Parts: sequence; C-alpha cells; structure tokens
Amino acid sequence: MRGGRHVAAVTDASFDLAAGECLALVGESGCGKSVLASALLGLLPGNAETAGSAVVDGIDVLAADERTLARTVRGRRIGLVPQSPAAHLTPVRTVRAQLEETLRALTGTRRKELAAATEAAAARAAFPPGHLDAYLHELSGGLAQRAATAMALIGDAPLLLADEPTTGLDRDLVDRTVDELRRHADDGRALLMITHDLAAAERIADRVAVMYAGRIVELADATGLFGRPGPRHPYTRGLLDALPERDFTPVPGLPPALDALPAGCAFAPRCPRTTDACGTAPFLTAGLACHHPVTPVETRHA
Ligand SMILES: Nc1ncnc2c1ncn2[C@@H]1O[C@H](COP(=O)(O)OP(=O)(O)OP(=O)(O)O)[C@@H](O)[C@H]1O
Ligand code: NI
Repeated sequence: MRGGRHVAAVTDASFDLAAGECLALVGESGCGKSVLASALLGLLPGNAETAGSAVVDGIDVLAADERTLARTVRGRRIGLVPQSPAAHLTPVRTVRAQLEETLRALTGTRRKELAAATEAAAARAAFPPGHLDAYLHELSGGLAQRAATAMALIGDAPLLLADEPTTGLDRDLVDRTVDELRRHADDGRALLMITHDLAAAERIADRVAVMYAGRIVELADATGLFGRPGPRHPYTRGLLDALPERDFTPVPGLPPALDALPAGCAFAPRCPRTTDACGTAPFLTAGLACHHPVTPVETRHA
C-alpha cells in the first residue's frame, strides 16, 4: 500500500472463535493486529485488498458490501473498541450524546429511560458520570478510551473486537476493563482482544494467537502457553521472557518491515534456533509455525 508498493500486512490468518470464548491476539507493534481487526469490519483503506473469508454470525464479512456492513455488521454483529478512540468518536458531540445515539440505534431504548441507560452504559466501562457532558478533546487518553469501550459494549454484539482497550489506563483500571470485557464472553459472546499487554492477555484469554510479521505463528490455550508446557514458538518464548516478572530480557533486534520480509521464516534473523531449514517458511500446523519449536523442558525455569 505505502508509496504504491504492496504490503502484505496480514497473511494466512486462520482461526475460529466460539461463543463464550476470548482469544487474545498478541505481537509486537506493526505486526498486523489492527489490520486484521479492520479487515473484519470492512474498515481498511480503499486501496487495500483482502482474500479469503471471515464468517461472523452467518455473514461472510470480507465479502459483504458497504451497505450490509453498515446496517448489519458494525456495532450489531461486531463491536469495536478502537485502538485510537479519537478516530472513532466525533469531536463535535458530548460523550452523553454519542452514548444516547448508540443506545437508541442499537437497543431501541425509549426516551424516558435514556438517561439511566446512558449512565449504566458509562458505568460498564468505568467512565465517570461527571464527565458525560464533556467533549472528546476535554478528556484524557484514558477517559477517551473508556468512552470508546462504553460505546462498543452497548450493542452486546456476538463478536467484540477490542483493539488495545487498556492503553492509557493504570493497573487497576486495566483489571476492571479486562474483567468487564471478560463478562462479555462469559455472557455467551465472543471476544477478540488485541493487546501488547501479556499480563492482560493472561488474565482474560482462553486462547492466545501470537502474530509475527503479519502471520499467526502460534495459537494455543492460554493456560498451557503461560504455564505448562509453556510456549512452543521461540518468538512467543521471547515475548514471555521479556516480561518484568520473568527474565526481563527483550527479544533482540527489530521485526522486519512488512514490505521487505525475508524469504523463509520471518523470525529467523532474530531467532536463537535458526538453521538452514528456516530458509523455507513454516506453515501453521497444529497451532505452530516453526521448524525448531522450543521443547517444554527448556521452556520454564521454575
Ligand atoms: N494504511 C496503510 N498503508 C500502508 N501500510 C499500512 C497501512 N495500515 C497498516 N499498514 C501496514 O500494516 C502493518 C501492520 O499495522 P497494524 O496497525 O495492523 O499493526 P499492529 O500490530 O496493530 O501494531 P500496534 O501494536 O502498533 O497497533 C504496519 O506495519 C504497516 O506496514
Ligand atoms: Ni494496532
């Protein structure tokens, strides 16, 4: 896309997400997480191309036209907590006005119940009622984030995409937000949570998809990945080892530019386990795309 060049921002992403389940999508900045979410909502720029299918609640959202997306998908089948609230909330109306409008459109709340319903919607995302009459530019980043989360929860959509919903929040608000999002799944709906925050992913997710350079490289149950047997992909292991409560050792080097991917495994240049075999790209098979997975014994220290 950039400068007339073709960028494969997401390649061969394939996963299922059941009602009642939370999948966390993790990976370094720029690996394609938000592009994946935008594709599901038909919100990619006009010059972007998608291939394949993504069936959500009976509709192939990649094949759907703009009218269908606007009328039956966005907000109704798929809710979005956007990564940048500023881009999705309007600057010219108060938070209250925007919550009211969404409540009327998605839940048919009647006028005399609107005030109470608005406060209840705000409370779900820990948005303080005293700020309901503020405009976006009057809010801190964390408050704008909570306003966007409140908006996204209103439709109780069968699939909620939460793209970095905890940015700008301090730890106890992170936990509150994560627990409210978890409730969305526990009520029998699906949640795709995009995050850098592995602690938040561990708290909320049933399964974890790890993305590297536009591809899902590991897809595993959260308990196995964070506990035993531990991660199998060397990149996932690197991410976990970078956590302050573990080794605090960052993965060396930087991810490749997506328009200049190496041939073969994109992680090979940063990987401690690289061999000649890595010149051929590994496919995701049984939840793993790696020629030299980490063995469980090596994985955990204590
Ligand atoms: N409009 C665009 N034009 C050109 N390239 C784009 C565009 N949007 C995304 N990309 C490319 O897609 C890649 C993935 O971007 P994306 O926003 O999905 O990353 P991310 O994993 O969500 O990162 P972050 O954690 O920083 O939000 C970017 O590195 C960029 O190369
Ligand atoms: Ni993103």
